[in-house]
Amino acid sequence: MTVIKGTHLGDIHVENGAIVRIDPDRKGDLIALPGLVDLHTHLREPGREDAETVESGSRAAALGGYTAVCAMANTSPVADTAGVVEQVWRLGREAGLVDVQPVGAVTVGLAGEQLAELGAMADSAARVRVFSDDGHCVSDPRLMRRALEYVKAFDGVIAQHAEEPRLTVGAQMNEGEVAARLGLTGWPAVAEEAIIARDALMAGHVGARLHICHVSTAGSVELIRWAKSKGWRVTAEVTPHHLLLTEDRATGYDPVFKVNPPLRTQADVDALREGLRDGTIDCVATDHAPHTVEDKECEWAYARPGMLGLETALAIVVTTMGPDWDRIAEWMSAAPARIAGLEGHGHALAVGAPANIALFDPAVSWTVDPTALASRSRNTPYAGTELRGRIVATYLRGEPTVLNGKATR
Ligand SMILES: NC(=O)N[C@@H](CC(=O)O)C(=O)O
Ligand SMILES: [Zn+2]
Repeated sequence: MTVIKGTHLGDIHVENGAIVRIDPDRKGDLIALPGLVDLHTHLREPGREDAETVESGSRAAALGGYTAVCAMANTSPVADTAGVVEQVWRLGREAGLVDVQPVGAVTVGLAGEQLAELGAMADSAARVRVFSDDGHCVSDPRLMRRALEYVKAFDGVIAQHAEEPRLTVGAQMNEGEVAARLGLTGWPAVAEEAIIARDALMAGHVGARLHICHVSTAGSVELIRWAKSKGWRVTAEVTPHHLLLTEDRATGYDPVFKVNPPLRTQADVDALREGLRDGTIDCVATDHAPHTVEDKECEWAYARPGMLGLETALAIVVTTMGPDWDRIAEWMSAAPARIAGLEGHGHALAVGAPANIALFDPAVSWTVDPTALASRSRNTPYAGTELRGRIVATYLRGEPTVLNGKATR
């Protein structure tokens, strides 16, 4: 029997991996949330273990309050077979810090030419339900339609990185005035919005589930609102960085702010927050994208896009959306667990629920030191920034993975 003390719900009693009693007479100042679930994590193993491994990424996740992460398929080799997804799943079990749920690639080698064996990945030990070519868009509409039809049979979902590639050739940042001033090729909002409109129509036509990765523009929010009003099965995520940062960060040419889709304008940020608030956007996902110093700390044009997210996500969401704990539990745990079909995650903290718990101290301030993060990479956009609120403990099925702000393994 473990007793988790000092939470805003009261003392939480845990036995055999489940909550057996909550004592509401003993309330404290720590916020107890259901273990967070990330729909969009890049763990880089196999292939780029110099940037992140399943173990280092799992540790970063646990320190961020996560108990489950969906590991994206753009590894090397690509996670496009039952063999690779089972390997990632096994590595996650061995690390034992969070449940690692592999995402399967939609197309062989992410090449966008031929469907991968989605059924074999679904039937594998990894039980894949989310498929994505993330990093690349499934841009061929015929292939996208067939993928939607295929996963409908086992209630899978296609998570689309919405980017019409013919509109983003050579793109370096958001298309607009700032890009023009900096002399960088623009990534127009329409490249994202055109794919969302097309795929929403197709998901409606097929009757299958579509999920939109890292929504970044006001127009995308409008399109998703429209798709939902039609009753189509479309869900969407927004990243913490798109809820906070704008394209102005690019003016110093610091590649830590280079990301796909790019940081946009304040009007986009406002629309994304509003979309999350009114339920158009279902959840927050980190798009944790570790890159080595060699790949990131170079000239803007050569730097890989992507930024770290797992260890700072909750603090950024509290800062941008306010301390609305029930809604944060929905956006960062219940909704992503539902979308990914993850059993045992996303449950409200109540008697009988699995003891997947994140304990957050909203009062403590800390300064982000990239070299002190658990991630193997250091490409956080918040280096030197003071954040308010930090995870003090995380429990996976009753076992602590983080205690006193430190990983237990
Ligand atoms: N977001 C990024 O800028 N990069 C991601 C790929 C992706 O999520 O598109 C990566 O794998 O590095
Ligand atoms: Zn992506």
